Amino acid sequence: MILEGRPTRSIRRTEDGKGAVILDQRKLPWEIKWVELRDVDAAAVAIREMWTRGAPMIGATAAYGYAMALAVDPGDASLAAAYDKLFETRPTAINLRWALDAVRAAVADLPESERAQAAFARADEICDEDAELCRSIGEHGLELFKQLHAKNPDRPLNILTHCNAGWLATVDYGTATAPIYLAHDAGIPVHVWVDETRPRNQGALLTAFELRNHGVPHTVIADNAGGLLMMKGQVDAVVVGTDRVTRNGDVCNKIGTYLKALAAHDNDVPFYVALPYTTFDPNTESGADIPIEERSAEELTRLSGPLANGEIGTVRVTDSPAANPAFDVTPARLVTGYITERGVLDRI
Ligand SMILES: CSC[C@@H](O)[C@@H](O)C(=O)COP(=O)(O)O
Repeated sequence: MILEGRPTRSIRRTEDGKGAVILDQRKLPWEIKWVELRDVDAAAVAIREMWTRGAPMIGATAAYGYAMALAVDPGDASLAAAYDKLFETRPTAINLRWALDAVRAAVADLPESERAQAAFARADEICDEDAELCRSIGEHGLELFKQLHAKNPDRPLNILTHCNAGWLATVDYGTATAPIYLAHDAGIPVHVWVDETRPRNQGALLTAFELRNHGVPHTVIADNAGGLLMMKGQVDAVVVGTDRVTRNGDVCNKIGTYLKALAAHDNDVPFYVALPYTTFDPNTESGADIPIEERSAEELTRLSGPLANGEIGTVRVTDSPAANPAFDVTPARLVTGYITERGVLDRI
């Protein structure tokens, strides 16, 4: 995807092949800063403190972190300890477990001397596959967008999205954004309503940044504006990403997604969830069983951005106690379809 100085993907190996390079998303869009992760602790910090985020990127970063741990100590104890260290970083996105399981399975039966190299190779594969999965999601979503646009061919196709499920959150293309990018590139006039996504503003900061870079027309809206826009017929479809979809089709995603699904349902606006198979959790029956991350109240009580002196800092919004559940669950009954690498599915 397009970003000056971005060498094609959101994560890659360092020049010497022993570490990984990611964008520090905490600084975006004010500062574009690539950082090198050189050991498992750095990878764990980057995931836990949200230097990087988004379900597939969490998985990809963890896979490289796991390989870095095995490069230092390839023994069985290290294999178990590094898994736990990375697994404990963030609880909700299932891609984390998927990626760690994939790397562990690739190396567990190998002699210790071969483990690190095999782990790096598996992490590379995970990244290649993620980019390919997202491209396929984009292609299937493109066909869907063509059908949606044909219903109102005289105006742009208006898509509403929540949080950031773009190329920053994946290795490339994004999940929810892949159909948007492919449609824009195919000449379909797409306009995106970008939920700001309080409290951390991933929509206003990250999704808007991506769309600007790609030249996709978009408008940032307050999270509470979507219902009115849907009621006025100004939204053709809602498309979101997800951190985990359970066996019954429930969708866990950034807090506020459920309210969008309710508003979409009430206004006959189709509500789509874009995901690769790595975000499907067949071992969890329903959304009620997903651990929901409770994030720091400071995300809510402080806003961050450039201050008058040009430095990136925070300002207070309230001094009252605040609660900050980071994700919610949209019941499967509110989902019109799942845009996957296998096609657009009515049920998962
Ligand atoms: C393809 S990314 C899908 C989700 O991970 C994304 O929409 C989301 O909810 C991320 O939440 P975040 O708190 O920024 O990690």
